[in-house]
Amino acid sequence: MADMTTWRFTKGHGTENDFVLVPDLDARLDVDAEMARSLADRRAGIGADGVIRVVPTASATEESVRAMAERAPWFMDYRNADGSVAEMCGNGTRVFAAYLRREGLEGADEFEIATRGGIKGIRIEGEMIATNMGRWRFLDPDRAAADGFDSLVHVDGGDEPWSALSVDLGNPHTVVALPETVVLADVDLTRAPHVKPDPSNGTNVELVRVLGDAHIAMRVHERGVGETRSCGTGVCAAALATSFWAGDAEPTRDWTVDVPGGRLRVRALPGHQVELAGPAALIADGTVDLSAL
Ligand SMILES: N[C@@H](CCC[C@H](N)C(=O)O)C(=O)O
Repeated sequence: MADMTTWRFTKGHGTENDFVLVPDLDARLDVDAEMARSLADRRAGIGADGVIRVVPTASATEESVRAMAERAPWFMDYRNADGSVAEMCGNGTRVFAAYLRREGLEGADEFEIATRGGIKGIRIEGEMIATNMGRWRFLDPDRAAADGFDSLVHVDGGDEPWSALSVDLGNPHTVVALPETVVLADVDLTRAPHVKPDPSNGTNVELVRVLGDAHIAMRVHERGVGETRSCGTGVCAAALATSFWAGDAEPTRDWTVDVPGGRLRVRALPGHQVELAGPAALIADGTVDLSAL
């Protein structure tokens, strides 16, 4: 670390959901919305779907995060590419865990990390990194039970809105069961789909196609980013919604979810919790001149 303008960074991805990790082990850096936007910019910055500051949990500004410090010494301070703060990022947790291990900040195969969405358990399984994402819920369980759906999603160029189900994974998701007549690859996700009722804090939208037994394909439009090649919380939401529509409200087997950037595994855990597992890669290390952003 030369000075306050030259800063180390690492670039990583989980099934091509990519992140700039900014180590701030002494809690000296304020990665605000503007800095996150600049770092994530794919032309004038390093380029990423999200920015992750690696900081001691005890140094977090939010009291609710500092309260996790005893169990989870490292805090994943996450922002989307547009600078907005998100409660959780599933692939981010797995890439963050890979970084903590590589840097020797965590040594065991199992440890816990702090996120704005609470403490998350990490388990390293060879090449796979699994995150216990914690408890999940349908936003409107009564409507889910009655109709299977609670909202409508309309995409650019779409003839009619599609039925969808809202799932909370710490952050908000709206999962669409794609009609048989629609080709997943052909849907235009250039712009954010319109969701009704309008979610007050925005939402991530997942489009799902069933491929086989406990096997789906998914595309996602992420809140604060745009279409990405993977979204870990979205993959969990998609598997949970599809399992529910298939009559298995608490999934009893592993689900395989194919996204444009690869393949992830979703497993139900006791206590209405869900686990996400897949690869995570750290692909480059460098320094960035923060004053030039
Ligand atoms: N890519 C992430 C989700 C990141 C946050 C999301 N865009 C939001 O605003 O909720 C994942 O892997 O879960």
